[in-house]
Amino acid sequence: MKRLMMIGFGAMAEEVLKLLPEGMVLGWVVATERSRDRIARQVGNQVQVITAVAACDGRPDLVLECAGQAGVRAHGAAVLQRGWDLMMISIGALADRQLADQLYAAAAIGKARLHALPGAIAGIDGLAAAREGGLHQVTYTCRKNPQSWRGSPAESMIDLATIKQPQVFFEGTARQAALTFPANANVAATIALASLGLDGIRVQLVVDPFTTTNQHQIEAYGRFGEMSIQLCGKPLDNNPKTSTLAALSVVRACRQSVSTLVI
Ligand SMILES: NC(=O)C1=CN([C@@H]2O[C@H](COP(=O)(O)OP(=O)(O)OC[C@H]3O[C@@H](n4cnc5c(N)ncnc54)[C@H](OP(=O)(O)O)[C@@H]3O)[C@@H](O)[C@H]2O)C=CC1
Ligand SMILES: O=C([O-])CC(=O)C(=O)O
Repeated sequence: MKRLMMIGFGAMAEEVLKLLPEGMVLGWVVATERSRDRIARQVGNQVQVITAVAACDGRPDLVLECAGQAGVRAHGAAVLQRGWDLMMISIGALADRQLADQLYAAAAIGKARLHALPGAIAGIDGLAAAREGGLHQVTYTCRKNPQSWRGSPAESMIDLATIKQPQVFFEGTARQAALTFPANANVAATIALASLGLDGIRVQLVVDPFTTTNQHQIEAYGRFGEMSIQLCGKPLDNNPKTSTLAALSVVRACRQSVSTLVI
């Protein structure tokens, strides 16, 4: 039986736990101090709930981060230094150059690897393959309803309460998007890292009062040809900022770790 460590235990982690594949159990949760007791009650006494990786009483087979950029900053290096691979969902954390350098240095010390999960978008496999032949241009547009932008800096850029028509409220690089919208622009960072880099793709963020889904659109051109991907993802019930597919991408990582055929 493989034992999983989860860093963070919010809406996404709860969804992942419901769908954990056979052959894997939750062994550890790395939580914030404020949520520790609540999570301990939720997951039961077979699971060790800790606030620092150093307190872990064993060796996890898989470490998954579902904690946001703050969780990556707090615990990422400690995981990698121990020689444990880290599966990351908060890819936007890598837009912070200092943090990225710290993680790569820790990975070098531990001879561990960082895995960027595709999250809420599809097509990362094709995009990363296309990069090998040379890409000319990649653009990404993210469109969500006003509710999904609440609690983000969008609130100070646009009046979410009165919006009547779709409106672009941010245009810039993936790095700028990920640093400004840490809970909403991980997909931008993932697409960038799989293609032309964090400063090499154009990102548009749109608020759309008519959409009920989190929409992600990639346009890519290169020696391979052209790619256009549109994904309309249903948000999680417990967090409208997060698409259900992002949680399912974490479940897929768990399945890949227990399956003979990795797909
Ligand atoms: N790649 C992708 O496609 C996507 C990535 N994401 C990323 O996934 C993250 C999780 O999403 P979701 O579950 O919906 O978010 P939630 O806000 O529901 O949950 C985040 C959890 O992480 C915990 N946390 C925060 N800081 C730390 C820390 N330092 N140590 C341990 N735990 C911590 C929070 O604890 P507390 O409640 O105590 O603060 C909370 O339990 C998002 O923040 C985002 O970065 C989201 C959507 C798509
Ligand atoms: O879940 C989504 O739709 C995407 C998201 O929040 C992100 O890119 O961080």
